[in-house]
Amino acid sequence: MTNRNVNKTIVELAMSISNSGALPRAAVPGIMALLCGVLGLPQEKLFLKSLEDGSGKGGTKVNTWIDSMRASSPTRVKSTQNQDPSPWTLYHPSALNLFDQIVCESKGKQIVTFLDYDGTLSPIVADPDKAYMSQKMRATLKDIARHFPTAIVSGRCIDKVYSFVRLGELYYAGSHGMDIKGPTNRRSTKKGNEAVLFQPASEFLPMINEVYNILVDKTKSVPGAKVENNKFCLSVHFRCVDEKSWAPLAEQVSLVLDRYPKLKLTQGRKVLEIRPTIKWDKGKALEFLLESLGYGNSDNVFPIYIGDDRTDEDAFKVLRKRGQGIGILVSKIPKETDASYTLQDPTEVGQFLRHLVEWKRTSTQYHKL
Ligand SMILES: O=P(O)(O)OC[C@H]1O[C@H](O[C@H]2O[C@H](CO)[C@@H](O)[C@H](O)[C@H]2O)[C@H](O)[C@@H](O)[C@@H]1O
Repeated sequence: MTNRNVNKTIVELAMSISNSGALPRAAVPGIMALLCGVLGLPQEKLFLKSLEDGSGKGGTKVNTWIDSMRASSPTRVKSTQNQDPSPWTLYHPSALNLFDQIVCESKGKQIVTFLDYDGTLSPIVADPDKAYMSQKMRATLKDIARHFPTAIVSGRCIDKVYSFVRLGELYYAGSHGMDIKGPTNRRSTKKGNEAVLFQPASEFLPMINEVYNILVDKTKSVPGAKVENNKFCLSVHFRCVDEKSWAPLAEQVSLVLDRYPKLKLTQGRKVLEIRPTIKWDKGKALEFLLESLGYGNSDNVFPIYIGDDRTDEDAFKVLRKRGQGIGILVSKIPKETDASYTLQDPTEVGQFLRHLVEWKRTSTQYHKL
């Protein structure tokens, strides 16, 4: 029997334990992780994914999106909070609990921090225009940027994410990395476009605007639906739409996209994202920024990437492949991920970043003595 087949049996076993009512469905990934651990097997991501988003059940593309959006709904998140910690956390331990181990790994290397915005630096809220970051988080970011090169990597357009963060000393990779700018408050940099580093999808701008107008028109009859223009990509928000209307809304978006083969759909937290089919994502943006900072081929760098979304997985994968630094997933629930560590929510992200600042201050003082 191959590992894959054994893994399949494990999934079925875990599902039947759950279906028997002995354990809740939320415990299934935990049971799988436990069985894999006992048998000394790697956890097969494919099956974790199939449990999480329903893609293993042979449903249509639209059904898969809808199932996945349901799985990440806040009510389900709450219902798993009071249960015992699952063995999932053994594979993806808390970055706060293992802080000493992380900084020890980084010893002698330049830490570079990459931070997603929504769900990482600011809590998820119903209105995307009101996803404000706390003053405490802003102060923390200011401190972090004083000690380490720091980039915000977001699905939002740069202008929007900048309006929330308001720190000129950071790098910004907006539109899922398709719009990269350097710090604007360097003495050598004048105001405006001088700081633009890379825009690999600029030729798609007219098409994105065209599709934005069509989607705004097609979705205006769906109460709660919102289309956000993120410059090189678009977001169609489902969060405030009645669940009964999710399928027709997703179908509508899919129909529009059928006419634009150069655009593709990806999925975030209660959002469908439309972007160019070019091979560029947050992982490529991370590599581009490391290169720009002079760490393209360096062994002396320790990137730390923190994010909560599926789109952040591209960056986690890059770090795994490079064998450098660490990925930290922000999540309260078990998810398929290439990140090594976890933090529960933006509050814990803030704590982790403040620990980093404190550790850096203390170790610098120690070296001065
Ligand atoms: O890469 P990110 O910075 O995480 O951006 C991803 C999307 O984030 C925003 O949507 C999400 O947050 C909203 C505010 O909390 C929430 O209402 C929405 O349901 C989430 O999906 C943003 O509005 C999108 O444009 C980004 O693509």
